[in-house]
Amino acid sequence: MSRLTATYQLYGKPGSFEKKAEGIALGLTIGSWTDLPLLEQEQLKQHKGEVVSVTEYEGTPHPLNPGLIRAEAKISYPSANFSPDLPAILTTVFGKLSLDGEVKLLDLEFDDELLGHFPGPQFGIEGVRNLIGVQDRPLVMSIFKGVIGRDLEFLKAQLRQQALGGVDLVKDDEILFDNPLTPFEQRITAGKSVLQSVFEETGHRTLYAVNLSGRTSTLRDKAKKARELGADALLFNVHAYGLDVLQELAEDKDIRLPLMAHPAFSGAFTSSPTYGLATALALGKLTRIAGADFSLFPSPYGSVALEKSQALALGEELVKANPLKRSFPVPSAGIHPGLVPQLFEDFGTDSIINAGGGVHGHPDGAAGGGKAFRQAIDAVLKGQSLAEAAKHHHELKTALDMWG
Ligand SMILES: CSCCC(=O)C(=O)COP(=O)(O)O
Ligand SMILES: [Mg+2]
Repeated sequence: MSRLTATYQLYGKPGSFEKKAEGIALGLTIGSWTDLPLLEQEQLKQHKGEVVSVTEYEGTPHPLNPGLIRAEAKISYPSANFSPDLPAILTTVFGKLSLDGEVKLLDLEFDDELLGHFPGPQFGIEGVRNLIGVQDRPLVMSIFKGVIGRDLEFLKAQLRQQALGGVDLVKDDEILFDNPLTPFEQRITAGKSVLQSVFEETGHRTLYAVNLSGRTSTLRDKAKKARELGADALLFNVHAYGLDVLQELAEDKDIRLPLMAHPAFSGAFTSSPTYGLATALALGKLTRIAGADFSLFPSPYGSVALEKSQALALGEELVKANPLKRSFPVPSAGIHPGLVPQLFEDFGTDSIINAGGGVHGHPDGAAGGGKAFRQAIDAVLKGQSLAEAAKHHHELKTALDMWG
């Protein structure tokens, strides 16, 4: 019988956790157990949650209450208790429980039968690489910046500069929504013509991820229209909408565009050390299961930093072997060319180096910023230090002088 296993972080007094875990396992499934007549116990057995393990960690005091220690409890739930969709699953394993004191959901282990109900990425790392035609290095993405209140001409000029720098992808900033100055459909058509003209001039192809925004009921039609107009990819603020909305987009055969999950809003339910979901689960495993081809997350070194072990665990969830395609890890925020060797070391070749300020803030403009990133990547691939490469590349030297 298919089961789903949840791992919870709990705080409490040593020796108190078995009872607490048993209460969760029963409370989230059949309720009381021993009070039931034997016949009913037999009938309901297949729906009962089971405590798989409880591990206490001595020497891990609660951040504010040193009398309490940390423990992890694994509880398995029969898949027969829920329909195979994320709203039902999350409500089962962490519905009311998420409101019931300091409990954090660290992980969910899906067996292959349950995983088979989810689409995962439709393109994945290999599919996106094939669209871009780059196989052997991290991709480079830049972000439109300062475009709110600006018109289409401003956007086109900024896109052109970014593409001239040799970046592989440009994405909308997540705070740019459909608006009269730069409407969604016109961003797509204008973006296409700019990128085509840069391709004709330079032979370099850049893809543009446009922000799919608006009311949930409009998203499917907007996404289909985007495809008809020749959009390359869709940026999506998945955690503001909910993972099931991403899944709907990924499963729609008439949309079939790479989906880029932005982490906006996720800090509201991942950042606390004692409440919410682990970042690796929310932005890693579940975002991949629901169908993101790319997942953006705060890098461990930038301006909105995520603790390093969490960022690495998140990256691993996106690429580890399972029946689903792999999603691109996109560690982001405060990224500049001097961080490229560290990004390589931490996230490997199958990742995306993504920067806004680190591209546009370059003294030679966005084109110079993009070039500096590409030069830094080439240096790492050649086994050269950035300082050595900067002797031969003016844009990289300028970036290192500026950001270190
Ligand atoms: C917090 S990860 C999202 C990255 C992002 O959307 C962004 O705008 C980063 O911009 P930056 O100038 O910090 O590269
Ligand atoms: Mg942004």
